[in-house]
Amino acid sequence: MAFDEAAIRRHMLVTPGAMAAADERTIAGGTERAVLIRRAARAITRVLRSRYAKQPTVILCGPGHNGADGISVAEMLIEAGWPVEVVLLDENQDLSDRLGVLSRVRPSGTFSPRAGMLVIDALFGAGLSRLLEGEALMLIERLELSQATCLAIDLPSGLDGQTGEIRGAAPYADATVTFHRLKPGHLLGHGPERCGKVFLADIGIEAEEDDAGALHNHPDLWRHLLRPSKRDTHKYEKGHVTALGGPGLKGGAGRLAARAAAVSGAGAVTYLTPLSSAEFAAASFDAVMVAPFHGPDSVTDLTYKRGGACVFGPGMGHGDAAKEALLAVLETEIPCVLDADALTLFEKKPGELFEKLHPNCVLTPHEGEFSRLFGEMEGSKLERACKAAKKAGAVVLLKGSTTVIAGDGLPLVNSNGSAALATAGAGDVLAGLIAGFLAQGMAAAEAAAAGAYIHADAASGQGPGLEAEALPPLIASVLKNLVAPTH
Ligand SMILES: NC(=O)C1=CN([C@@H]2O[C@H](COP(=O)(O)OP(=O)(O)OC[C@H]3O[C@@H](n4cnc5c(N)ncnc54)[C@H](O)[C@@H]3O)[C@@H](O)[C@H]2O)[C@@H](O)CC1
Ligand SMILES: [K+]
Repeated sequence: MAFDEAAIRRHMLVTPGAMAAADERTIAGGTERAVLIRRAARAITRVLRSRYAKQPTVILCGPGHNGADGISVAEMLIEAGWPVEVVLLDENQDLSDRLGVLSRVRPSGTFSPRAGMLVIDALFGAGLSRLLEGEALMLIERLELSQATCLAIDLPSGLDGQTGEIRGAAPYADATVTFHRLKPGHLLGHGPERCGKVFLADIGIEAEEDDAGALHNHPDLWRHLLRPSKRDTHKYEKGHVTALGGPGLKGGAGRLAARAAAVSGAGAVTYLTPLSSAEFAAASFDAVMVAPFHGPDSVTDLTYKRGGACVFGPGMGHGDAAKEALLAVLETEIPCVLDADALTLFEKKPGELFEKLHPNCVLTPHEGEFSRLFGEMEGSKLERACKAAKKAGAVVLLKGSTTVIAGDGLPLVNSNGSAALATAGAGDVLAGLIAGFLAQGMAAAEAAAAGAYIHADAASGQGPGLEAEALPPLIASVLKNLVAPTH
């Protein structure tokens, strides 16, 4: 049960270095660079003319091929009668064969972006290799602080295509046109806020699986794993989830996880909770079964009998019995999701947890839980999640508006999150949903990827009033659409 091979090619994220290599491979295969540049320019011009009215337009052109794209766009717009001016970073650039563009070149000092002006940012793309400084910094800072509308070619200049970090300055583009495949920097760090709407243009680069630095999470990758395999089945065959809840007032979190597991497609869910809270829990559930939690045996007996998967953490508390139960279940290697208290329980001794984790575990920390468990790490969110997964020997799903999922295969970046999900209990729902997919037999990275996307899709368009308890029915309807025969 793995990601769909064809979808991997379509949804891979390509680092700037791999993109440069793919360009060169295509050129070596017989497509001239000038042809690629013209295709890129045509794609940019198409987006531009469908998105903006004719208006004063300044094209900032850098010294590399990103700048060459800009010059080619300038030629096309001039031909279409647009009021275009061109600013060259390298003023000695030879434009003797492009007299039409040469006549529009203006000194960089005159660049004064303002509202009502369109600026095409073609200073640097995939080839950005250091901090902006001098004239380049001056141009981009002016653009960053202005009200001009910016269309970026490939990446907003100054945005690192690998990490999404800003190297000195970067404009807030209204839109970005990139080629072949998205780069990690479009989705990570400052990428989403600086790129605006991202358009992807096919310029005839052949995709090779080795080019992938990561995958952009998409249902095409895992939708086939959601379909029930046969009509004649029964509830336990469809997977059982054991959710461990905690005592007293924190019970809501575990109940949310259990409810999410119940709508995941798993056949049955049992919510284990200390006897003092069991009656209340039983009164608040119908389909989810409730059983008393007395200690590790309550969980291991149930998982031995029912198999499936477990979710630990939401509202579980830091009690010794819960910790012992978690460690005992990890010993059995049954698939598990560890969230919230199941992670913070080990922040003083993370090694104790890492020793017991296995590849069927999914850890779902937010940034705070992540740094408490893994310490401060250097690098982009993608790099940090990958390092953490290696350290833990498990799948790590690092939550945020962009979520990263890392295991021992290609990491995934999930970008359909929205502010609506920044609400109490949303993480508990995600943990339960992933456990539900694990119980149905999905591998850990696939379950985490499906969970992250479906959870975010359920919340999209819901606005600031979304409460976590509203998510399970929304998840059920996202799932219904995903498995509909039209796909
Ligand atoms: N390689 C190709 O054949 C194609 C490239 N394309 C375009 O070309 C871009 C990549 O081209 P390049 O690899 O030439 O890279 P760029 O054009 O992004 O930048 C490289 C140039 O900028 C300089 N540079 C890098 N960082 C700098 C900094 N901070 N300050 C000052 N100068 C800096 C480098 O020394 C080099 O001269 C893509 O983003 C895309 O827009 C497309 O036209 C498709 C074809
Ligand atoms: K650019």
